[in-house]
Formats: sequence, structure tokens, C-alpha cells
Amino acid sequence: MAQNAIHVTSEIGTLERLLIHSPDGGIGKIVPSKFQEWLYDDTVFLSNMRREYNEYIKLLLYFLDPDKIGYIRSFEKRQDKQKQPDCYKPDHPDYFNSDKVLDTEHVLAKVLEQDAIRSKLISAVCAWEGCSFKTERKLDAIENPHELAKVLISGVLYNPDKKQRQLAFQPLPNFIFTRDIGIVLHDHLLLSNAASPARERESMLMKFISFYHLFEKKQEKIIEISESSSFFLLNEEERRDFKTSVEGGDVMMIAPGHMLIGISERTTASAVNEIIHSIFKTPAVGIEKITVIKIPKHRAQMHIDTVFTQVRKDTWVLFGKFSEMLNQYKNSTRYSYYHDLDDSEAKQTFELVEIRRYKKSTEETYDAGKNYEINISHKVTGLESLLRNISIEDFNIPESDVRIIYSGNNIFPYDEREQWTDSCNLLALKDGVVVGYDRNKETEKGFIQNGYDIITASELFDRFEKKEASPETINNTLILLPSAELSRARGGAHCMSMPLSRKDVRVER
Ligand SMILES: NC(=[NH2+])NCCC[C@H](N)C(=O)O
Repeated sequence: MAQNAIHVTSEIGTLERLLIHSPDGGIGKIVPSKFQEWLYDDTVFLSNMRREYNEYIKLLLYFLDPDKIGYIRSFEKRQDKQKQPDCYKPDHPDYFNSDKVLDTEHVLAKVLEQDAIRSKLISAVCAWEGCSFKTERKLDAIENPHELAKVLISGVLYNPDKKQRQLAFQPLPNFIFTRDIGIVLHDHLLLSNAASPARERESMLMKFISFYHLFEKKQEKIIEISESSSFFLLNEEERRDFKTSVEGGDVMMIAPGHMLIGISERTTASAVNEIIHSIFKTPAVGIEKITVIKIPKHRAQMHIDTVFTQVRKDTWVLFGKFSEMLNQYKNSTRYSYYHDLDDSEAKQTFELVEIRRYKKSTEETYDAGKNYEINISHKVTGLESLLRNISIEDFNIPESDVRIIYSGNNIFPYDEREQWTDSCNLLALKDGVVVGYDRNKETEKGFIQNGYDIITASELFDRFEKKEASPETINNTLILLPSAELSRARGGAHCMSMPLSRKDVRVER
């Protein structure tokens, strides 16, 4: 893998490089009156959340950058158990500093080393947050880019008069869910446009990170969507419906050439429409087929990745209540996404649409007319059959070998309880090896019944150290992270990861 590799063609190819963000001080400032606005359902005990998150980082390092493990362990041994070890703090000189497991804060600090960009970003954040000039000057005065990055993310600034850390502007408590800020599609990046003000600064920071660092030398590979000009003439209520918002939890680069995208509480039909057009217009992205999945708008299922994720070429984990909800395939070749994927409150049904890029369309001919077609596979009658069909068609798995594991083993009330705590939101480290939370006990039974092993991250570290197992030899396993605090933020390992590079999956033909 090249050092700056950007390459994702599936959800399950061996993970090589990703973007994460460790829980920062802003999370420790959440108050109950802000829950709804800031997209939390509870307060969290930050130091315990960090301990849980550190296990996640360590697991990622074992698989992606094992040379760093000795370094991490030496800190863990030396340091006070109650404190966050310095090696895990992205702003600390002793930070583990991997080029495979990248923290947004650390990457942002690199962006801030360039003076011109630094002033641009400070102004952008201050304008967005409505800060006073006094605050802007204080930010300007922070010389250390690592310290500045931390403040721009957490909103927490040191007040020397009061000798206290105080909020200078709102924190970004959801920035740990890096999945949502952008999506790598083959070697391109689709930038998110967050649905709610609580997450809009995340989209802005990601813009700077991608244009001035990750894609600095290939900016043409960044896909940005924006509002249509008529949007600006809509009243506030209409704007809510027609905003082109998209969050990464609704987009999956599911198989080479095939992208899934959800219309949900967070991603609007207008955005999906716009994305389909920009992607098909740009043959270099290499996406030939887009499947659109519309799910009801619910807080409990805010993105499609809260309802299903892929485990192995032939295995999926799915919230059973959504398995075969009736869908209506659109059967027209003259298709206007905008009108048919109606996003209004009145139309809260489940829908599936498959759209293929018209074979002969090129960038030049695209605007001239026929450039996409609706291609319906009759085997697909709902979400579960869609997933089965992806295993069969995209990964060449015999129909009888496809397995669906259900949230809570499909038994009420465990299905709903465990979906809420992210039983369906797993991150694949490689084909068949996934990371999830340790609290979804009924879902685990489904894994065992389907021949998977279950092991906690800390047990696995012991086995790695004793050389009883290695990331290369481990197969068909669900690895459990401690989750008492993490799950309160309402996202799982899938949400807490933005893959930048995965190996291609081998498909036997
Ligand atoms: N891809 C995901 N499912 N992300 C989960 C995001 C959770 C976060 N609290 C929010 O509501 O925005």
C-alpha cells in the first residue's frame, strides 16, 4: 500500500488505512437540555469513554500498524491507570502518530501548519460560529497547530483570567463518528453535507482536511454537492425538506462499481439526486450502478448503517424489522429521481431503486440526454433480498450460502434494544472479521449459530501477545469492544471509522 493510498472498493476488503477521532473535551460539556440539538441521548462519562475508545485504537493498530503496539504498551505500563496515556492524545508530542490510523485532529494540525490556510480556517470557523473579534484574535494567538486543531474541534479554550477551560463556541460531540463526514468511492471522495447545524462544522473541517491534505495533489477527485439555485428562494420550512444533506452513514461502496445510498433522517432525496448525477457524469469515479434505499425517518435508525452492515462476502447483519418491508420498484426508463424519490413526511414508506449508468455515456454526452437506466433484478423484493442479491451477483456466492444474522436474533424486544445500541453497525477489519459492541448479547447468539467466534478485544490482545493468534490468521470472528459509554453517543464501530484504503476483495468467478 502506498503511503497516501486512497482506495476503497468494498466494505469488507482488508482495512489498510482509516480516519478516526478520539473523544475530545467537547463531549464532556454536553448538558441534557442540548440532547436533541446535539444528537445525543445521554451524558457520557468521558474518561471511561476514552478508555473504551483506546481499546478500539489498539485493535486498529494491531491490524493496520502493528509496529506501533510496543510503543503503546510501554506507555500503558508506565502511566497512572486513571489517566489517559499521553500516547493516545493527538495533540501530545508522545502521540503514537501512525500514517495508517489517522486522527482528524492530528491531520488538521498538519493543515494548520500552512499560514494562509490557517487564517482562512480560523475566519471560516469564527464566521460560522458567530465569534467575536476578541475570540478570533485569541485563536490567532495559539501558535501550536496541535493546540489550535484541538480548540477548533472541541470549542474548548483556556481562559487565563479564570484559570479555566471554557467553551468559546459549540463543541462537535459527534466528530467521533468520522464515517459521516465523507465517503471514499474507489479513489474519489464524496464530501458530506451534514443535516443538522450540530454537525455542519464537521463538514467544514473535513473540507479543509481533504482539499489541503488528503487530496492536496488530486483535488479533482473530490466530489462536493451544493444547493440548487432555487433552494435559496425557499422559505425556512421548505428548506428543511429540500436541503441537499448527505451523511456518510448513508453511503456504502458495497462492491466494485456498485454504491448503495440511503434516503433517511439525514440524507435527503435532493442530495441523492444530485449525487447520482455528479457520479454518473464523472466516469472516472468508476461507479456503474447505484442502489437507492429509502428508510423511514427515525431517530433510532438515522442512517442505513444503523440497520445493516456487511460481515463477509456471504454474511450480513440486519435489523429484521426492515428485512422485507414492501418496496415499490420504479419501472420507467424516463426517470426523474427528484420527483419519484419523494422525501416528504407524507411518504414515509420503504423504497428501493436501482439505477445503472448508461453504458455509452461519457462526460460530454451526459448532458445530452440518455445517460442512466433503471435496471431491475426481479429477485430483489426488499432490503434482505437486496443484501442477498449483492452477495450472489457482486461476490458470486451461491444463493444457498448467503447468511443473514439478525439484530437480537430477531426476537422482540432484543431486536429493537440491540439495534439501538448498534448491533447492526459493525466495522469489517477484513472479510469475516468484524468489530462491534460487547452489550448485544442476543445478536451474538446469531453469530455463534452461523459459525462465528466471539472474543473481546482485550482477550484477543492477550492471544496476539502469546502468539496464539495473529491478525493474519484470525478468521470469522466478531471482536467485542467495551461499550458502556461509547454506545451512549449512538454510533458503533462502523460509524467510528472512515476507511481510506482497503485491499480489493477476491471474487471467484
Ligand atoms: N453513521 C452513523 N450511524 N453515525 C451515527 C451518528 C450518531 C450521532 N450521535 C448522530 O446522531 O449524528
